[in-house]
Amino acid sequence: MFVPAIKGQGTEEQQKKWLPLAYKFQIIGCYAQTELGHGSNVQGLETTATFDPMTDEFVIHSPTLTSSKWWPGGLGKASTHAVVYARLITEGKDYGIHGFIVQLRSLEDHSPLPGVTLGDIGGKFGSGAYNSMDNGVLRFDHVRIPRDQMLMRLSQVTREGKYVQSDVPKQLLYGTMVYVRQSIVADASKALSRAVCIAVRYSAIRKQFGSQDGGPETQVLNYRTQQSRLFPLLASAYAFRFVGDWLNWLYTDVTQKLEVKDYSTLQEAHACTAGLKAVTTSATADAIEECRKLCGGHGYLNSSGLPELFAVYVPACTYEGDNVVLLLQVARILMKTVSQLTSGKQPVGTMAYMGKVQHLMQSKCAVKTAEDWLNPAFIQEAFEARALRMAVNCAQNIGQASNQEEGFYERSPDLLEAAVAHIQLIIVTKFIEKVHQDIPGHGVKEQLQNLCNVYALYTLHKHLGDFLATGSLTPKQGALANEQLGKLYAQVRPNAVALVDAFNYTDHYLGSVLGRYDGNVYPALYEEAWKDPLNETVVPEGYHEYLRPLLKQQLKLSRL
Ligand SMILES: CCCCCCCCCCCCCCC/C=C/C(=O)SCCNC(=O)CCNC(=O)[C@H](O)C(C)(C)COP(=O)(O)OP(=O)(O)OC[C@H]1O[C@@H](n2cnc3c(N)ncnc32)[C@H](O)[C@@H]1OP(=O)(O)O
Ligand SMILES: Cc1cc2nc3c(=O)[nH]c(=O)nc-3n(C[C@H](O)[C@H](O)[C@H](O)COP(=O)(O)OP(=O)(O)OC[C@H]3O[C@@H](n4cnc5c(N)ncnc54)[C@H](O)[C@@H]3O)c2cc1C
Repeated sequence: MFVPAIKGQGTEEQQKKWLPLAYKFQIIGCYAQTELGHGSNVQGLETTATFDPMTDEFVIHSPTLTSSKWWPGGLGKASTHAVVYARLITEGKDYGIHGFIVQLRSLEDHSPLPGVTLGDIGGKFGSGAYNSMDNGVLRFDHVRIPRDQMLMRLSQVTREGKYVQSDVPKQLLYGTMVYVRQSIVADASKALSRAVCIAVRYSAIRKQFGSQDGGPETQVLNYRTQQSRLFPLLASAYAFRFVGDWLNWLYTDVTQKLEVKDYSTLQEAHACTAGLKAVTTSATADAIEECRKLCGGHGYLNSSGLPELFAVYVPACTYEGDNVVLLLQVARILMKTVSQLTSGKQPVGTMAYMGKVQHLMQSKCAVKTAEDWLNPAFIQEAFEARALRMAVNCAQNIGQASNQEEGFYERSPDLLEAAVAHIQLIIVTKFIEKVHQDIPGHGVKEQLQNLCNVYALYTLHKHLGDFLATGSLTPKQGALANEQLGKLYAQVRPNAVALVDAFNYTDHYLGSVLGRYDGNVYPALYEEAWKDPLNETVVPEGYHEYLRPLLKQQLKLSRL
């Protein structure tokens, strides 16, 4: 994040100076924004950067305990430099949060520079690999940096100390976070596909109950409950991959537009990166835990690969923006869009469907049979109607409040659900668009169409309350969707293993005895057990000190 921050907020000159050093690992940088007292509320950060015209320097200082930088990855032990976000103060005025390049450690002996106190913040969730990341704490005691180490692409301070705001939206300060959020969506698909690959392969080899007259027991993958829990996760892995590809395109397109000072899609980029990051990471974190449960007791072994994957993955719901905070950002944009509908301003991009407000507010879903739910047009319209009606309902309720802001906070739980509905519509839309493309490979398109319908109808079934409450569906149509879902699971079943093999993960990368490509699980589980250090001695340490005296004492007592 150190590099994209300099690329996005540094001048050409600053990029020329600092990026080669970072690329060649002549310096190691981190992104020091979050503080002990503030993470979500960036504008509440307390670290100060006060311009001293006498020396043409900024004085970086941590005025309070809560202003200590806290969490930045790489900060504790590895980084020599940081992009530090601090309140810019010049001529006695506070101009809010800006980025500054600050050296933290000597390039000679890695010792902290004068005025810099830093270290690691301690162990994190479980024994997961994230403990290999030195998330750190950092305090400044009046550390001086040259004025040219303020990142000056978006705004400047002159030699005399005058603050100059460039003619660019101040939200570009948040550009690094937008960049990482879009990459996190692709990572959600990777993490989810790893978990699903393990769970599908293991479910194919695990047999439990169901043997007739001594025959083989039933593969758990054949149980409808296993399929109804597992196949939506398989479909989600593909859904998040395709929407992540599209989001990367959107981000690239917005970045190119920014180069020519076209800021027209900045809001769309913010809403989509924030919303998709929130929805895909929440779903993926829950799904990895579900995959553990789908593997029964063996899923709880570290050798299954699932506990580690879960421990490393779950902070994705928090870092790069707490998911609720990000969804409320989406909700704000939805409310703004709804308020503009009466002005005749046509919504664009992923909000364009809201322009069909007249139709969508009164449309009646035309589904009459379970098979009708295989028609993408019916799915698309149902999801559009649900999302729009939830947004309009929120706007109407907020409108009844005496104060817009008060109304927004009062209705924020409903707004959260409306934001999720909007983002799920985007995911469904992009999946439908993907399967409409020419897709190489015999039968591949049909399989992806099945998964697209599984993702859409499962999401509809899970959120049926929204569809019924908004009148977007009737209970009968909801029941038909569920009926079709069951038929789809039967179609996915024969290809389930092939659909996870398609992720093409090596056994090494998967790191799971349950997810081995050869399915040879039991010998692998048994062999793995003996690697446990506890098994280095047949008689456990502590027997003579603790167990033996206890056993002997009990034996004596029993003879009395
Ligand atoms: C084992 C396998 C698993 C693999 C998984 C792991 C893979 C790893 C890869 C990924 C790397 C992950 C590494 C983790 C590193 C983590 C780093 C961090 O966490 S960095 C810190 C992140 N912090 C945040 O995200 C803070 C969140 N808070 C905010 O962004 C802001 O405070 C806020 C947006 C919530 C509020 O900002 P504020 O200035 O108060 O603005 P307003 O809400 O008043 O909005 C004003 C206006 O601005 C618009 N806006 C806001 N943000 C943006 C933006 N980013 N872009 C464009 N526009 C923005 C907003 O819509 C408003 O617009 P308006 O028109 O005025 O209504
Ligand atoms: C593993 C990890 C790595 C990280 N790496 C970095 C890094 O490299 N650099 C960096 O700068 N930071 C980093 N962070 C910090 C991270 O960005 C913040 O923790 C994150 O942005 C959440 O902010 P917070 O901790 O202040 O949460 P809070 O906002 O305090 O969240 C607490 C609760 O308050 C709720 N809440 C907050 N505001 C509102 C609101 N307006 N309305 C409703 N509910 C609200 C939240 O939903 C949540 O339930 C990292 C964090 C983690 C866990």
